[in-house]
Amino acid sequence: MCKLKNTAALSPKILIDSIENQKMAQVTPLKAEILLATRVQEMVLHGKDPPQPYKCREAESTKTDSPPLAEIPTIDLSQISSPHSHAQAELGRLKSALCSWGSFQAVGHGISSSFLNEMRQVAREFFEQPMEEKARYAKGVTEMEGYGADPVPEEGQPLDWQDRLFLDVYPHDKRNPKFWPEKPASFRRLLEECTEKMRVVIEVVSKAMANSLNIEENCFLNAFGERATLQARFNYYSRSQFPDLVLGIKSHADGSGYTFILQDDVEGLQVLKNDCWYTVPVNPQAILVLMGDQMEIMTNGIFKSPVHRVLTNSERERISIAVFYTPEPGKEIGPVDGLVDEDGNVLYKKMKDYGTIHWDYYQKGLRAIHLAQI
Ligand SMILES: O=C(O)CCC(=O)C(=O)O
Ligand SMILES: [Fe+2]
Repeated sequence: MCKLKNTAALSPKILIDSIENQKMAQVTPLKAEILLATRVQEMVLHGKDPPQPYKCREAESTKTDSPPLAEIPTIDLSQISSPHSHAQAELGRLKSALCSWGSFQAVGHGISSSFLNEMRQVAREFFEQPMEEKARYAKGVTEMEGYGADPVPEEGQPLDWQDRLFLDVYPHDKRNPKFWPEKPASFRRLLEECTEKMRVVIEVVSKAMANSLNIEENCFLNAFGERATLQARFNYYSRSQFPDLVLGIKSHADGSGYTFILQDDVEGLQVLKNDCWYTVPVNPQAILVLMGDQMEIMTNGIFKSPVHRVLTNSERERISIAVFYTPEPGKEIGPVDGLVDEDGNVLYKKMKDYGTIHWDYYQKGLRAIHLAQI
């Protein structure tokens, strides 16, 4: 069965990456700031091996049989919103998925497969453009929004084998048009449309989750607030000749309320469950819905925010689009009414701007959820 050498990610207080890995990263000859000025895609194009800070895994510990597939349930959202008797059964499956995997594959979400394909295609076309074109949207090393790599992490933390474009997409006044690509020509229109479509899905999913817990249907929508944010992250994972040594994204749980992930047809995303990494199967019609820490807090720990990571491979690059749905800035969140039992058992505190705290910890390779636990 699955033997996981590094179980640190299970404990919120412990470093996600092993001590050995950090030691490796500390002997780096080049600072991360300098390394991050060159994109992973460029390194691959020029046949460069990953510099030390990208090597965050121990080859020996990763040479196992191919990891098992995650049996994450597929939930038909169109069944849930229909008046038929299937709805109750589907709600039961939804609850069970979120209590065990913290995630489900949403189908029947109302977004056509052709639109999902267009989104994947435009993401691919963006990254396949010459570096000069993408550099028009480049971010500074400490900034979040824009094209490039995540902000420089804490000294000694590994770097991700990926390039990404990160954009604030909702509310509209949060948008920063200077980071919105003009090429491919359809990029802005598609992202605009995608945002509107995702907002519809958010309403359906948020209500379904509340109904599955027998609590007031709008309670999550209200808890997130009218100015809850949507941020889109286009991930491009280049091929790697050293898939056993690098990670596309290091182990983490999302700081969002919850996250939508559109995968392409290349596997790579893994979730951690019972000490074991499971590969999330690809399903071109499905949108993967993954709980973030803030839904774990709001459900008083009933829904789980799963630790996940992305592997790379030597044969094909991989693309994904993650859309993070996060409570309105400055809004206090905590376990919602109806999920605190009669004895008043509250496991999580009320918190504001958890996302910011989460990010500070993420940059150190730590989880922040323990700060919300009583
Ligand atoms: O690429 C993926 O499938 C997951 C990406 C992810 O975990 C993230 O962007 O937070
Ligand atoms: Fe994530």
